[in-house]
Amino acid sequence: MTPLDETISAIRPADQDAMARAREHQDRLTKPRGALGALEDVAVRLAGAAGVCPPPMPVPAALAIFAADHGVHAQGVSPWPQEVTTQMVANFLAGGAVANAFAASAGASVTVVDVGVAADLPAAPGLRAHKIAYGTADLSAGPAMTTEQAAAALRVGVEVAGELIEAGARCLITGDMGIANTTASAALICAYTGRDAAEVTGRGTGIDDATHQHKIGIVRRALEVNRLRAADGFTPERPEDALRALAAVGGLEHAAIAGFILGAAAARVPVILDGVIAGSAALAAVALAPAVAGYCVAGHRSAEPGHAATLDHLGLRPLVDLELRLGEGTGGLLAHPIVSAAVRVMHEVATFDSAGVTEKEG
Ligand SMILES: Cc1cc2ncn([C@H]3O[C@H](COP(=O)(O)O)[C@@H](O)[C@H]3O)c2cc1C
Ligand SMILES: O=C(O)c1cccnc1
Repeated sequence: MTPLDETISAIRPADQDAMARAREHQDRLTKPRGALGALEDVAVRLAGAAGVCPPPMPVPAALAIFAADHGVHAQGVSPWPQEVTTQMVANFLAGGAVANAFAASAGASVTVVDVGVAADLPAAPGLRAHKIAYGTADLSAGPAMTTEQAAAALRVGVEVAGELIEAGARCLITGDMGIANTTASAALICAYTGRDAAEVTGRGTGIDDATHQHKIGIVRRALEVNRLRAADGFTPERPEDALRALAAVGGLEHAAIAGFILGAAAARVPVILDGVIAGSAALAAVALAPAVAGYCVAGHRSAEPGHAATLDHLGLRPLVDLELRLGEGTGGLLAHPIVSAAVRVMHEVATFDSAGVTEKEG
Protein backbone atom coordinates (compact mmCIF):
# COMPACT_ATOMS: atom_id res chain seq x y z
CA MET A 1 0.00 0.00 0.00
CA THR A 2 1.35 3.46 -0.87
CA PRO A 3 1.30 6.21 1.82
CA LEU A 4 -1.55 7.81 -0.13
CA ASP A 5 -3.59 4.57 -0.05
CA GLU A 6 -2.95 4.37 3.68
CA THR A 7 -4.30 7.90 4.18
CA ILE A 8 -7.34 7.15 2.04
CA SER A 9 -8.10 3.92 3.86
CA ALA A 10 -7.80 5.71 7.23
CA ILE A 11 -10.69 8.03 6.35
CA ARG A 12 -13.87 6.97 8.15
CA PRO A 13 -17.34 8.17 7.27
CA ALA A 14 -18.61 10.97 9.50
CA ASP A 15 -19.91 9.56 12.81
CA GLN A 16 -23.71 9.41 12.45
CA ASP A 17 -24.18 8.74 16.15
CA ALA A 18 -22.24 11.84 17.21
CA MET A 19 -24.22 13.83 14.64
CA ALA A 20 -27.55 12.59 16.03
CA ARG A 21 -26.41 13.50 19.56
CA ALA A 22 -25.37 16.95 18.34
CA ARG A 23 -28.80 17.50 16.79
CA GLU A 24 -30.55 16.44 20.00
CA HIS A 25 -28.27 18.69 22.05
CA GLN A 26 -29.05 21.67 19.77
CA ASP A 27 -32.74 21.09 20.45
CA ARG A 28 -32.22 21.22 24.24
CA LEU A 29 -30.39 24.58 24.19
CA THR A 30 -32.16 27.76 25.31
CA LYS A 31 -33.32 28.93 21.89
CA PRO A 32 -36.20 27.98 19.65
CA ARG A 33 -35.44 24.82 17.64
CA GLY A 34 -33.46 25.55 14.50
CA ALA A 35 -33.02 29.22 15.43
CA LEU A 36 -29.32 29.12 14.62
CA GLY A 37 -30.08 28.01 11.08
CA ALA A 38 -27.05 26.82 9.15
CA LEU A 39 -24.83 27.22 12.23
CA GLU A 40 -26.57 24.23 13.74
CA ASP A 41 -25.58 22.18 10.68
CA VAL A 42 -21.97 23.32 11.07
CA ALA A 43 -21.87 22.13 14.69
CA VAL A 44 -23.47 18.82 13.71
CA ARG A 45 -20.99 18.42 10.86
CA LEU A 46 -18.03 19.04 13.19
CA ALA A 47 -19.41 16.52 15.68
CA GLY A 48 -19.59 13.98 12.86
CA ALA A 49 -16.03 14.77 11.82
CA ALA A 50 -14.57 14.49 15.32
CA GLY A 51 -16.78 11.55 16.30
CA VAL A 52 -17.69 13.26 19.61
CA CYS A 53 -20.41 15.57 20.84
CA PRO A 54 -19.84 18.38 21.52
CA PRO A 55 -17.02 18.57 18.97
CA PRO A 56 -13.69 20.10 20.04
CA MET A 57 -13.35 23.85 19.50
CA PRO A 58 -11.76 24.38 16.06
CA VAL A 59 -8.83 26.29 17.54
CA PRO A 60 -6.09 26.95 16.90
CA ALA A 61 -6.61 27.15 13.15
CA ALA A 62 -3.82 26.79 10.64
CA LEU A 63 -3.81 28.12 7.07
CA ALA A 64 -1.58 26.46 4.47
CA ILE A 65 -1.04 28.36 1.23
CA PHE A 66 0.09 25.97 -1.53
CA ALA A 67 1.88 27.82 -4.33
CA ALA A 68 2.61 26.66 -7.87
CA ASP A 69 2.81 27.84 -11.46
CA HIS A 70 0.93 26.76 -14.56
CA GLY A 71 2.07 26.00 -18.10
CA VAL A 72 -1.32 27.13 -19.42
CA HIS A 73 -0.33 30.67 -18.44
CA ALA A 74 1.42 30.82 -21.85
CA GLN A 75 -2.03 30.70 -23.49
CA GLY A 76 -2.89 34.19 -22.22
CA VAL A 77 -5.62 33.13 -19.77
CA SER A 78 -4.60 35.54 -16.98
CA PRO A 79 -3.79 39.25 -17.23
CA TRP A 80 -0.99 38.87 -14.65
CA PRO A 81 2.61 37.87 -15.32
CA GLN A 82 3.65 34.48 -13.97
CA GLU A 83 6.31 35.95 -11.65
CA VAL A 84 3.51 37.33 -9.46
CA THR A 85 3.23 33.82 -7.95
CA THR A 86 6.82 34.05 -6.68
CA GLN A 87 6.41 37.67 -5.62
CA MET A 88 3.26 36.87 -3.65
CA VAL A 89 5.04 34.01 -1.88
CA ALA A 90 7.55 36.62 -0.65
CA ASN A 91 4.65 38.86 0.33
CA PHE A 92 2.99 36.05 2.37
CA LEU A 93 6.29 35.38 4.13
CA ALA A 94 6.71 39.08 4.89
CA GLY A 95 3.17 39.20 6.29
CA GLY A 96 1.91 41.69 3.70
CA ALA A 97 -0.90 39.87 1.88
CA VAL A 98 -4.66 39.95 2.53
CA ALA A 99 -4.39 36.36 3.77
CA ASN A 100 -1.96 37.53 6.49
CA ALA A 101 -4.36 40.24 7.65
CA PHE A 102 -7.30 37.83 7.72
CA ALA A 103 -5.19 35.15 9.46
CA ALA A 104 -4.29 37.67 12.17
CA SER A 105 -8.02 38.42 12.58
CA ALA A 106 -8.83 34.71 12.87
CA GLY A 107 -5.82 33.92 15.06
CA ALA A 108 -4.64 31.41 12.46
CA SER A 109 -1.03 30.49 11.70
CA VAL A 110 0.19 30.84 8.11
CA THR A 111 2.36 28.23 6.39
CA VAL A 112 3.48 28.68 2.79
CA VAL A 113 4.31 25.60 0.75
CA ASP A 114 6.19 25.67 -2.56
CA VAL A 115 4.88 22.66 -4.47
CA GLY A 116 5.67 23.95 -7.93
CA VAL A 117 6.63 27.60 -8.26
CA ALA A 118 8.51 28.29 -11.51
CA ALA A 119 11.42 30.06 -9.77
CA ASP A 120 13.88 28.84 -7.16
CA LEU A 121 12.86 30.32 -3.82
CA PRO A 122 15.35 31.25 -1.11
CA ALA A 123 14.84 29.40 2.17
CA ALA A 124 12.80 31.42 4.67
CA PRO A 125 11.10 30.83 8.00
CA GLY A 126 7.48 29.81 7.34
CA LEU A 127 8.27 28.44 3.85
CA ARG A 128 8.19 24.71 3.23
CA ALA A 129 10.17 23.66 0.20
CA HIS A 130 8.42 20.72 -1.48
CA LYS A 131 8.88 21.66 -5.12
CA ILE A 132 7.83 18.81 -7.38
CA ALA A 133 8.33 20.66 -10.68
CA TYR A 134 9.02 24.19 -11.92
CA GLY A 135 5.34 24.61 -12.78
CA THR A 136 3.07 22.29 -14.74
CA ALA A 137 2.96 21.70 -18.49
CA ASP A 138 0.25 23.38 -20.60
CA LEU A 139 -2.97 21.48 -19.81
CA SER A 140 -4.48 22.49 -23.17
CA ALA A 141 -1.72 20.65 -25.06
CA GLY A 142 -1.63 17.42 -23.01
CA PRO A 143 -1.40 16.33 -19.38
CA ALA A 144 -0.25 19.13 -17.04
CA MET A 145 1.48 16.57 -14.79
CA THR A 146 2.29 12.90 -14.74
CA THR A 147 0.17 10.85 -12.35
CA GLU A 148 3.37 10.35 -10.32
CA GLN A 149 3.77 14.11 -9.93
CA ALA A 150 0.11 14.48 -8.93
CA ALA A 151 0.50 11.67 -6.38
CA ALA A 152 3.67 13.31 -5.01
CA ALA A 153 1.84 16.64 -4.62
CA LEU A 154 -1.07 14.85 -2.91
CA ARG A 155 1.45 13.37 -0.47
CA VAL A 156 2.91 16.82 0.24
CA GLY A 157 -0.57 18.02 1.19
CA VAL A 158 -1.16 14.99 3.43
CA GLU A 159 2.21 15.56 5.09
CA VAL A 160 1.64 19.28 5.72
CA ALA A 161 -1.81 18.55 7.19
CA GLY A 162 -0.26 15.92 9.46
CA GLU A 163 2.50 18.28 10.61
CA LEU A 164 0.11 21.14 11.39
CA ILE A 165 -2.21 18.82 13.34
CA GLU A 166 0.78 17.31 15.16
CA ALA A 167 1.79 20.87 16.12
CA GLY A 168 -1.68 21.41 17.65
CA ALA A 169 -3.96 22.71 14.88
CA ARG A 170 -7.60 21.69 15.39
CA CYS A 171 -8.92 23.26 12.19
CA LEU A 172 -7.18 23.47 8.83
CA ILE A 173 -7.86 26.14 6.23
CA THR A 174 -6.90 25.77 2.56
CA GLY A 175 -5.01 28.48 0.68
CA ASP A 176 -3.61 28.76 -2.84
CA MET A 177 -1.37 30.97 -4.92
CA GLY A 178 -0.74 30.33 -8.60
CA ILE A 179 -1.25 32.74 -11.46
CA ALA A 180 -3.60 31.09 -14.04
CA ASN A 181 -4.95 28.59 -11.54
CA THR A 182 -8.59 29.54 -12.15
CA THR A 183 -8.18 27.97 -15.63
CA ALA A 184 -7.04 24.67 -14.13
CA SER A 185 -9.85 24.94 -11.56
CA ALA A 186 -12.48 25.35 -14.29
CA ALA A 187 -11.12 22.32 -16.18
CA LEU A 188 -11.17 20.20 -13.00
CA ILE A 189 -14.76 21.29 -12.28
CA CYS A 190 -15.83 20.28 -15.82
CA ALA A 191 -14.09 16.91 -15.46
CA TYR A 192 -15.54 16.02 -12.06
CA THR A 193 -19.05 17.49 -12.42
CA GLY A 194 -19.64 17.04 -16.15
CA ARG A 195 -20.60 20.71 -16.52
CA ASP A 196 -19.84 22.68 -19.67
CA ALA A 197 -16.78 24.94 -19.85
CA ALA A 198 -18.90 28.01 -20.65
CA GLU A 199 -20.91 27.49 -17.47
CA VAL A 200 -17.99 27.20 -15.03
CA THR A 201 -15.15 29.26 -16.50
CA GLY A 202 -14.89 32.65 -14.84
CA ARG A 203 -12.87 35.82 -15.17
CA GLY A 204 -10.34 34.96 -12.46
CA THR A 205 -8.26 38.02 -11.59
CA GLY A 206 -10.17 40.07 -14.19
CA ILE A 207 -10.21 39.54 -17.96
CA ASP A 208 -12.18 41.19 -20.76
CA ASP A 209 -14.91 39.47 -22.77
CA ALA A 210 -12.61 38.36 -25.59
CA THR A 211 -10.09 36.82 -23.18
CA HIS A 212 -12.92 35.14 -21.31
CA GLN A 213 -14.15 33.50 -24.52
CA HIS A 214 -10.57 32.43 -25.28
CA LYS A 215 -10.24 30.97 -21.74
CA ILE A 216 -13.46 28.96 -22.21
CA GLY A 217 -12.00 27.59 -25.45
CA ILE A 218 -8.77 26.61 -23.65
CA VAL A 219 -10.72 24.75 -20.94
CA ARG A 220 -12.76 22.96 -23.62
CA ARG A 221 -9.62 22.01 -25.51
CA ALA A 222 -8.01 20.70 -22.30
CA LEU A 223 -10.94 18.34 -21.73
CA GLU A 224 -10.81 17.12 -25.34
CA VAL A 225 -7.03 16.69 -25.55
CA ASN A 226 -6.93 14.87 -22.22
CA ARG A 227 -10.05 12.79 -22.99
CA LEU A 228 -11.89 13.83 -19.86
CA ARG A 229 -15.43 13.83 -21.19
CA ALA A 230 -18.10 11.20 -20.48
CA ALA A 231 -18.07 10.48 -24.24
CA ASP A 232 -14.42 9.43 -23.86
CA GLY A 233 -15.44 6.83 -21.26
CA PHE A 234 -14.08 9.04 -18.50
CA THR A 235 -15.70 8.15 -15.14
CA PRO A 236 -14.54 10.41 -12.28
CA GLU A 237 -16.03 8.05 -9.69
CA ARG A 238 -13.32 5.52 -10.60
CA PRO A 239 -10.24 6.31 -8.47
CA GLU A 240 -7.82 5.82 -11.39
CA ASP A 241 -9.84 8.26 -13.51
CA ALA A 242 -10.06 10.68 -10.55
CA LEU A 243 -6.27 10.74 -10.25
CA ARG A 244 -5.80 10.95 -14.03
CA ALA A 245 -8.04 14.05 -14.23
CA LEU A 246 -6.19 15.75 -11.39
CA ALA A 247 -2.87 15.11 -13.14
CA ALA A 248 -4.14 16.03 -16.61
CA VAL A 249 -5.76 19.40 -15.91
CA GLY A 250 -4.96 20.26 -12.29
CA GLY A 251 -2.13 22.25 -10.83
CA LEU A 252 0.44 21.10 -8.31
CA GLU A 253 -1.30 23.29 -5.71
CA HIS A 254 -4.68 21.70 -6.52
CA ALA A 255 -3.19 18.24 -5.95
CA ALA A 256 -1.51 19.36 -2.72
CA ILE A 257 -4.74 20.95 -1.46
CA ALA A 258 -6.60 17.72 -2.26
CA GLY A 259 -3.98 15.87 -0.17
CA PHE A 260 -4.31 18.45 2.61
CA ILE A 261 -8.07 17.76 2.72
CA LEU A 262 -7.46 13.98 2.76
CA GLY A 263 -4.90 14.43 5.57
CA ALA A 264 -7.34 16.47 7.66
CA ALA A 265 -10.10 13.90 7.20
CA ALA A 266 -7.78 10.99 8.06
CA ALA A 267 -6.97 12.77 11.36
CA ARG A 268 -10.67 13.62 11.95
CA VAL A 269 -9.89 17.35 11.89
CA PRO A 270 -12.26 19.70 10.03
CA VAL A 271 -11.02 21.63 7.04
CA ILE A 272 -12.48 24.96 5.92
CA LEU A 273 -12.37 25.31 2.16
CA ASP A 274 -11.62 28.64 0.54
CA GLY A 275 -12.90 29.47 -2.96
CA VAL A 276 -12.96 27.97 -6.42
CA ILE A 277 -9.42 26.59 -6.34
CA ALA A 278 -10.04 24.78 -3.04
CA GLY A 279 -13.45 23.66 -4.26
CA SER A 280 -12.03 22.11 -7.41
CA ALA A 281 -9.34 20.40 -5.33
CA ALA A 282 -12.05 19.12 -2.96
CA LEU A 283 -13.81 17.55 -5.96
CA ALA A 284 -10.64 15.56 -6.59
CA ALA A 285 -10.33 14.60 -2.90
CA VAL A 286 -13.96 13.46 -2.79
CA ALA A 287 -13.54 11.49 -6.01
CA LEU A 288 -10.59 9.69 -4.39
CA ALA A 289 -12.31 9.20 -1.00
CA PRO A 290 -16.03 10.10 -0.92
CA ALA A 291 -16.16 10.23 2.92
CA VAL A 292 -13.95 13.36 3.03
CA ALA A 293 -16.97 15.52 2.19
CA GLY A 294 -18.08 15.05 5.80
CA TYR A 295 -14.92 16.78 7.06
CA CYS A 296 -15.22 19.84 4.81
CA VAL A 297 -16.87 23.15 5.60
CA ALA A 298 -17.37 25.55 2.69
CA GLY A 299 -15.96 28.83 4.00
CA HIS A 300 -17.51 31.00 1.36
CA ARG A 301 -18.86 31.19 -2.16
CA SER A 302 -16.54 32.99 -4.49
CA ALA A 303 -17.66 35.14 -7.40
CA GLU A 304 -16.29 32.54 -9.86
CA PRO A 305 -19.26 30.82 -11.56
CA GLY A 306 -17.69 27.38 -11.23
CA HIS A 307 -17.67 27.64 -7.48
CA ALA A 308 -21.46 27.45 -7.07
CA ALA A 309 -21.53 24.38 -9.34
CA THR A 310 -18.76 22.84 -7.25
CA LEU A 311 -20.49 23.45 -3.93
CA ASP A 312 -23.71 21.98 -5.36
CA HIS A 313 -21.83 18.87 -6.40
CA LEU A 314 -20.16 18.57 -2.99
CA GLY A 315 -23.45 19.21 -1.18
CA LEU A 316 -21.84 22.04 0.82
CA ARG A 317 -23.46 25.31 1.83
CA PRO A 318 -21.12 28.30 1.90
CA LEU A 319 -21.05 30.29 5.16
CA VAL A 320 -20.04 33.64 3.71
CA ASP A 321 -21.01 35.20 0.38
CA LEU A 322 -19.28 38.55 -0.04
CA GLU A 323 -18.34 38.35 -3.75
CA LEU A 324 -14.72 37.70 -2.82
CA ARG A 325 -12.57 36.54 -5.73
CA LEU A 326 -9.11 36.44 -4.29
CA GLY A 327 -8.11 32.99 -3.10
CA GLU A 328 -5.04 32.67 -0.79
CA GLY A 329 -7.43 31.21 1.83
CA THR A 330 -9.14 34.56 2.47
CA GLY A 331 -12.72 33.23 2.27
CA GLY A 332 -11.87 30.28 4.50
CA LEU A 333 -10.24 32.54 7.09
CA LEU A 334 -13.28 34.86 7.15
CA ALA A 335 -15.53 31.90 7.92
CA HIS A 336 -13.42 30.61 10.81
CA PRO A 337 -14.98 32.79 13.55
CA ILE A 338 -18.42 31.61 12.37
CA VAL A 339 -17.37 27.96 12.66
CA SER A 340 -15.90 28.68 16.11
CA ALA A 341 -19.09 30.39 17.26
CA ALA A 342 -21.18 27.44 16.05
CA VAL A 343 -19.10 25.03 18.14
CA ARG A 344 -18.89 27.33 21.17
CA VAL A 345 -22.69 27.26 21.36
CA MET A 346 -22.48 23.49 21.88
CA HIS A 347 -20.08 23.94 24.82
CA GLU A 348 -21.43 26.99 26.58
CA VAL A 349 -25.13 27.57 25.98
CA ALA A 350 -27.43 26.42 28.77
CA THR A 351 -30.17 23.86 28.23
CA PHE A 352 -33.83 24.53 29.08
CA ASP A 353 -33.36 22.21 32.07
CA SER A 354 -30.12 23.69 33.40
CA ALA A 355 -31.29 27.29 33.05
CA GLY A 356 -34.85 26.66 34.21
CA VAL A 357 -36.35 28.12 31.08
CA THR A 358 -39.82 26.89 30.21
CA GLU A 359 -40.11 25.10 26.86
CA LYS A 360 -42.82 25.99 24.35
CA GLU A 361 -46.10 24.11 24.65
CA GLY A 362 -46.97 21.18 22.40
C1 LIG B 1 -1.60 40.28 -6.78
C2 LIG B 1 -2.39 39.01 -6.73
C3 LIG B 1 -2.61 38.38 -5.51
C4 LIG B 1 -3.35 37.21 -5.48
N1 LIG B 1 -3.70 36.41 -4.47
C5 LIG B 1 -4.42 35.43 -4.93
N2 LIG B 1 -4.59 35.52 -6.25
C6 LIG B 1 -5.40 34.61 -7.01
O1 LIG B 1 -5.38 34.88 -8.41
C7 LIG B 1 -4.78 33.86 -9.16
C8 LIG B 1 -5.78 33.18 -10.06
O2 LIG B 1 -6.36 34.03 -10.99
P1 LIG B 1 -6.02 33.90 -12.55
O3 LIG B 1 -6.42 32.50 -12.94
O4 LIG B 1 -6.88 34.94 -13.21
O5 LIG B 1 -4.56 34.17 -12.73
C9 LIG B 1 -4.23 32.88 -8.15
O6 LIG B 1 -2.89 33.16 -7.90
C10 LIG B 1 -5.08 33.11 -6.95
O7 LIG B 1 -4.49 32.65 -5.78
C11 LIG B 1 -3.92 36.63 -6.64
C12 LIG B 1 -3.68 37.25 -7.86
C13 LIG B 1 -2.92 38.43 -7.92
C14 LIG B 1 -2.69 39.07 -9.24
O1 LIG C 1 -12.45 31.82 -5.96
C1 LIG C 1 -11.29 32.08 -5.77
O2 LIG C 1 -10.71 31.56 -4.81
C2 LIG C 1 -10.52 32.94 -6.74
C3 LIG C 1 -11.14 33.68 -7.71
C4 LIG C 1 -10.42 34.46 -8.57
C5 LIG C 1 -9.05 34.50 -8.47
N1 LIG C 1 -8.45 33.78 -7.54
C6 LIG C 1 -9.16 33.02 -6.69
